[in-house]
Amino acid sequence: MHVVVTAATAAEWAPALQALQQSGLPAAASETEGISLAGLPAETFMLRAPGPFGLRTPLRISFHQSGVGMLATAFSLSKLIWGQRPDLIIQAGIAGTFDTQCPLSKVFVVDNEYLGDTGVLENNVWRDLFDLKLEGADNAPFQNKALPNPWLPAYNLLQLPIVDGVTVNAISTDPGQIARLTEKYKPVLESMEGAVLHYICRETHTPFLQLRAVSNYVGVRDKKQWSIGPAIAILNETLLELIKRMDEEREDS
Ligand SMILES: O=C(O)c1cccc(C(=O)CC[C@H]2O[C@@H](n3cnc4c(=O)[nH]cnc43)[C@H](O)[C@@H]2O)c1
Repeated sequence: MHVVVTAATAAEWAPALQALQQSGLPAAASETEGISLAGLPAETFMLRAPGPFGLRTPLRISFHQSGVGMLATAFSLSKLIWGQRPDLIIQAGIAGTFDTQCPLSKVFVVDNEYLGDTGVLENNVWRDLFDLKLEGADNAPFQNKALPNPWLPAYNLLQLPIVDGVTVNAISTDPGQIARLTEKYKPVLESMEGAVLHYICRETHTPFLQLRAVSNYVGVRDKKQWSIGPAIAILNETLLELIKRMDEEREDS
C-alpha cells in the first residue's frame, strides 16, 4: 500500500519526515516529484516487513509538496495521481477556523469541502456555481453541492473530530465575507487547498484524508496571534500516530 502525505509547504510535514528518517526504517529514493522543490531528500519509507510467505506488501509512505493554493495543488496532485496511482493521499496542513470557541492547534479531519470564492459577489450577496446554475448540485464530483469524503469511515482511524471546510484562493479578511461563508456553508475550517484534494480524488477514485490543525482564527491578520509552530507540531504527532495505526491495522488483517 502506497500512502502519500501531501502539504502546501514542506514545513507542514517536515517533522514527520524527520521522525521517519531518524527511526531507522528502510528508506528508498522516491519517484515522488514535488518533494525536490523543498530541497529535501526524496524518500519513501517502508513500514514493516512483508508478512508470512511475503503475502502482505509493506506500507510505503512518501512525501509530496503541492504548493500553496488551488492552482498549484490542482496541477501537482493531478500529476502525482496519474504518475503514481497512490492507494491513499493524506493532505496534512494548517488552517484557519471560523469557530471562535475552537482552541488553536486542535486537529480535525474534513468531510464536506466547499469552493468559497468561485462565483460572484453581487450587491453583497454571494452566489456560487450552483446558485448561478453553472453547475448541478449532484454533477460529479459534487454531491449535494459539496465535495464530501466517502473514505472517512475507512481512514479516520484515530476517530478525530469531523468538520466541514471551505477553500479559498485568498485568505478571508473581510468580516462581511467571513459572515457570508459562515452562513452559507457552516464551515469550521478555511484552507487554500482542501477542496482541490476532494475534487481530484473524487474524480479519480483515489482514497484520501484531509488532516488539518488550526493555526489561526479566520480574519486575524496579526501573524503574532497565529500559532503556526504548535499547530504543525501537533499535526505531525497526529500524522505519525495515524501512520502507526494504519500499519498496525494491516498487521492485524
Ligand atoms: O499572511 C499572509 O499574508 C499569508 C498569505 C497567504 C498564505 C499564508 C499562509 O500562511 C498560508 C499557509 C497555508 O495555511 C493554510 N491556512 C492557514 N490559515 C489559513 C486561513 O485562515 N485561511 C486559509 N488558509 C489558511 C492554507 O491552506 C495555506 O496553504 C499567509
